[in-house]
Amino acid sequence: MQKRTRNDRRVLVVDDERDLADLLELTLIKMGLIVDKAYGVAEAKALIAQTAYDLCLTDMRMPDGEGLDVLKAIQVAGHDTPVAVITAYGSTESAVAALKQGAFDYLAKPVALEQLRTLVKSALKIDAAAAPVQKPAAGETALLAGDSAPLRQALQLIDKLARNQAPVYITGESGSGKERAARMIHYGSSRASQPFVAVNCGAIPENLMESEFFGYRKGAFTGATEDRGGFFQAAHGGTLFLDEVADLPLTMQVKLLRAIQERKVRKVGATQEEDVDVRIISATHQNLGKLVDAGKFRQDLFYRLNVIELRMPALREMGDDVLTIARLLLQRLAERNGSVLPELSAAAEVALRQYSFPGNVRELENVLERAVALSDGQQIQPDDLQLTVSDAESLCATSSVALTGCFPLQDYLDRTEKVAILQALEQTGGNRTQAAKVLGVTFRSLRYRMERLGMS
Ligand SMILES: Nc1ncnc2c1ncn2[C@@H]1O[C@H](COP(=O)(O)OP(=O)(O)OP(=O)(O)O)[C@@H](O)[C@H]1O
Repeated sequence: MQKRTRNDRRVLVVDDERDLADLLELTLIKMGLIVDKAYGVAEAKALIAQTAYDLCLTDMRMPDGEGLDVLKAIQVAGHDTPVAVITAYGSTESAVAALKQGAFDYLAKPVALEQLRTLVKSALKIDAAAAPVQKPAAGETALLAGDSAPLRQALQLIDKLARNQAPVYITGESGSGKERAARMIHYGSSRASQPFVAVNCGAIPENLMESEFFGYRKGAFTGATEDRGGFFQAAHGGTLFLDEVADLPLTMQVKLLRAIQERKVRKVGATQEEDVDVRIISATHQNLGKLVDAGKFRQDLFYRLNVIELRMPALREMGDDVLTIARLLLQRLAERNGSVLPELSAAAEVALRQYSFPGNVRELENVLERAVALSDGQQIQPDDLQLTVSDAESLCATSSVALTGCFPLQDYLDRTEKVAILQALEQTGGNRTQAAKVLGVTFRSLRYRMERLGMS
């Protein structure tokens, strides 16, 4: 198979509707691309067997198969081709299914040519070199430190997610690195030269939400003295990170869903809608599934946001990573303060390793900042850390049941988790889907936990 030059990029268009295939071909040729057309899945598969394309645009429903079959054929052939699927108007389910299976992006019919051009440029990174590079602030692209199995698993998924456009839903406790993960996805993606806009949904007053998200026209309300864009316009071409998405009021959830589905927004006071091209990454430390059940979060929006779930592990699940991260943070503190790098005494290391860190890495940052101030400047002792007794420790100390070998804490927590999973599996006759329900976690989460605990 031949390697092509930058000016020699080849796109495969797969559509049984010949008029649409011709229109797509024409648009792509105008963009300087070489186009091959296939009018069905079988024809597409034959072409894929011969050529590694730079991009594939495929219709979802064709008489001899589905767009997902084309996607699969490309994956089986081992090609790295980004695939965008074209879905029927309003058919969110099939778009979501395609994204879950690794499609790069989707276009809804009728295909808006401007949207098509944006997608193609993004997939082929056309203009990326010419675009003014928005330099990330220092530390924004810095890695999440650590080498434990759960963190490595998260990093692998982050790497994968950076290579497509699917909406990502990040879960994890407070301070576990959800925003950091979102930044890594953005700065590793083809959108890296465009803005990353982080919004804390819980911090915006309800009456300002619509104008903050979508902007407003001059005169729309008292004080609107000029036209202004909102978060969507600010993130155009880049990524919009919706932190604490569970805090969005229901009225705003409807508007957000519309904006995501239609890829259009309307400024407050405007009559016209405008196209927006943003990748949505959302996060929350709450259980959104439970909020959906309680009627506090819209099922359809949850479904739209939660295309791929990334779970950030809690620090207490990350074993010795707590020490790696602590050393990194101490180094940063020393650089910031222009002081010598203090080391952790062996006893302080044990104390850090045993503490449960309900506030995760953010809590560790605070603990260390305080410890540096309290220490002699050379070595940090357990007392300098001022760690309070964690729930698990007090359970060990006060339980009437003789809990021998409670520590190390991680082992204790792992054992407890394993017992709960085994009980749920026993109760459901080994049915993992049912067991996940019993445990109140998603099937993915259960599978992940079982893998982490070495339960096959
Ligand atoms: N593995 C890690 N290595 C180094 N720093 C980390 C790691 N995980 C988190 N951090 C740091 O911890 C702090 C908290 O992370 P971040 O803000 O991304 O958490 P969060 O989950 O979004 O928190 P919240 O739920 O409160 O919004 C940040 O300063 C981040 O850089």
